Amino acid sequence: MWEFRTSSASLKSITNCRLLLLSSAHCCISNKKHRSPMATLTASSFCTRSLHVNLRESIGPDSKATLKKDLITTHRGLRATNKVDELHVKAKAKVNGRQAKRYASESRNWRSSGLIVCGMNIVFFGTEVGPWSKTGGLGDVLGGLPPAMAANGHRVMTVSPRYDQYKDAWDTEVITELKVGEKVEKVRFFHCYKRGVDRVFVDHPLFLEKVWGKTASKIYGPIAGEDYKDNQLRFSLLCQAALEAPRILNFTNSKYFSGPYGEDVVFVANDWHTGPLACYLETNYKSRGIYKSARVAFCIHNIAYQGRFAFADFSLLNLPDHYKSSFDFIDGYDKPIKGRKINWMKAGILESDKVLTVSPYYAKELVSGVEKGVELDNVLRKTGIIGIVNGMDVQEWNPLTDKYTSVKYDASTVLDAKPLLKEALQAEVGLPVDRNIPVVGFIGRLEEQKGSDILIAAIPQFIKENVQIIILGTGKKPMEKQLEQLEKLYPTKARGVAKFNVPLAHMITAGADFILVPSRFEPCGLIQLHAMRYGTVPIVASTGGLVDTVKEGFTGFHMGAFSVESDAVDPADAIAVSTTVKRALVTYGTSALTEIIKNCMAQDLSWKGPAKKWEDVLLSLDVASSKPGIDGEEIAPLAKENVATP
Ligand SMILES: Nc1ncnc2c1ncn2[C@@H]1O[C@H](COP(=O)(O)OP(=O)(O)O[C@H]2O[C@H](CO)[C@@H](O)[C@H](O)[C@H]2O)[C@@H](O)[C@H]1O
Ligand SMILES: OC[C@H]1O[C@H](O[C@H]2[C@H](O)[C@@H](O)[C@@H](O[C@H]3[C@H](O)[C@@H](O)[C@@H](O)O[C@@H]3CO)O[C@@H]2CO)[C@H](O)[C@@H](O)[C@@H]1O
Repeated sequence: MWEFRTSSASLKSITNCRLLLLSSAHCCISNKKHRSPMATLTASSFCTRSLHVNLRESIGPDSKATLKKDLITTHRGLRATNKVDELHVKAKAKVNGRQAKRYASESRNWRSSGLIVCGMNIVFFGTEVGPWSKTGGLGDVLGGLPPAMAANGHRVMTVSPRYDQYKDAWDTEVITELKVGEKVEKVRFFHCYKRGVDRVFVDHPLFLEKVWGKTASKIYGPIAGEDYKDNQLRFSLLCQAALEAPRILNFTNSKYFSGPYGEDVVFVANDWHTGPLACYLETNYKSRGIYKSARVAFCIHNIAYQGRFAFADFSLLNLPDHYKSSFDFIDGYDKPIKGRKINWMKAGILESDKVLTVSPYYAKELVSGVEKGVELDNVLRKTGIIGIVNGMDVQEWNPLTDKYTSVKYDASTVLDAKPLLKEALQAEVGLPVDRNIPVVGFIGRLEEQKGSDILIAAIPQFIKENVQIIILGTGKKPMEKQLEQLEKLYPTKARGVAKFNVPLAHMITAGADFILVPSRFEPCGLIQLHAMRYGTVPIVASTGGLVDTVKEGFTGFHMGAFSVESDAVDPADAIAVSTTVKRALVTYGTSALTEIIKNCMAQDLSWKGPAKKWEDVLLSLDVASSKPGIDGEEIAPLAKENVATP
């Protein structure tokens, strides 16, 4: 077993109590002369969350007036943490006897008010966190759900790689050493505080030197479909760094919380890259009495990517042999080779305390059989899985304030705005500008999952109608080529743009009349949520979250479920696309479509509802001192453009 290194010099300025906690943490903090404020450990930071709660649970009536005043200035009245923490810390610290007594008695007064406190310490982590890093929906979720949880009174951190020199994230100068493969790697943490969330970025050449980019860049491999050979080391490092962050990083930005998050934490691991976290938690911490009450929730955003590797690669993880059985997997598919492997997602499912996915219907599909469960259906049937439908970021995707569109609108002005936005879109992609032609859009990663090949096969069957189609996507090279052919085949009717282009994604979402989502499978899907908020009517395959979020004839059109066999397009699926597109086109300009547009825009598609459901699930894990949240609004909706590379 390897050890973290503790730098004793760096601990000089820390109180005794803090020192105890840190030495048990086996962490290493850089010994820089010019430490950033974030890395400066203060006395108040040693107060653990359980102490906060004990203190807050019973505050005396005599202090109620003061309390009330303070509460108004704190987070929607439910966060008296700082005051109580401060008193408690002062009482504990080495102050002179009289002062200590005063602080202790003041803190006792604060204890007995019967105030209900709220909140959990939640650490979301994963390979993409929008807008800093995003190749698709994973980035959207880790961008949008954490602020919604923070708005409800939870203390929330995300941990993701630092793929670029994000200009809004500062060096904490906190360094830790982690055993990755055969080497000990130094990892640094960068940080910013946005929309009530501590955004932590793990800095290591395995991320920055490889990727050097913000979104749609080389996060997983040099090109789409090809993985970096050292991905296991990269993500092993990420898992271990995520476990260190809550204990060694000291944050002071929030009005409501300060100090490290401590050990009473729930980790939310996302997708296969985070599968081993629960194993590291047990091996490196819990077995030593650290993180005793911490729990792990594992969320599946896409079961198609499982992290299957050669069985011998288990040794790269530096985990005890008894975990081999959780990773052990007989691969039924022959690509690239059949046989015994390790499977990171399988370990994540088995070793975490709770398994979730991003819609209830997908949860059912995952346990329905080997096809939809992609050979992990049996494992999921054992552990159980909860589906919570995703929300969407209603700040980034707001037709009333969208910075990428020329006309702003809401439900009352949509019918006037759409023709203008459509003309702008047609001009942008070089199609004939004519507001009377219905426009169908598609946005997505070009993988078999998304069914862009089914759409391409269907186009000849409906393109003679009064219609234009615009497809935006990146991914597999042959699929990108198919897109680029469209203009040659249908110069006045179709355009394909093989780029990752956020402004164009917004223009299509606003300017198109219909959005097509012909997915073979779709865990949740955000495209149809964005579209509905913009009054753009979705035409969707009847799978996964598309079933949960789009209602036939009320908020969109369903095409039925497609074959998940992706080697070739099933002709029946192409027919289903073309007949449903024609069915939708018939409604164009009618009051029936106006009604559907109205229904789409009337929905609350924000993260608010899903965040409450997430809260219930995370609370059920019983992490010490966890409490329910409140019904809050997002704290500080901040500009998002601050994340560009220099
Ligand atoms: N070329 C391009 N240019 C600009 N933007 C582009 C783009 N291609 C895609 N995007 C953006 O990427 C996101 C795609 O999100 P989705 O949820 O629809 O799919 P994805 O399969 O990536 O996510 C997976 O995870 C999410 C989150 O859980 C699930 O909703 C989903 O079903 C699952 O497959 C959208 O924000 C979209 O605008
Ligand atoms: O947010 C978009 C998706 O991002 C993640 O998917 C990535 C996946 O986890 C990576 O492993 C990789 O997938 C490649 C796969 O490893 C490789 O064997 C081959 O099949 O090609 C795949 C595509 O390049 O990249 C995926 C992103 O493209 C996340 O796991 C998903 O949930 C998100 O939908």
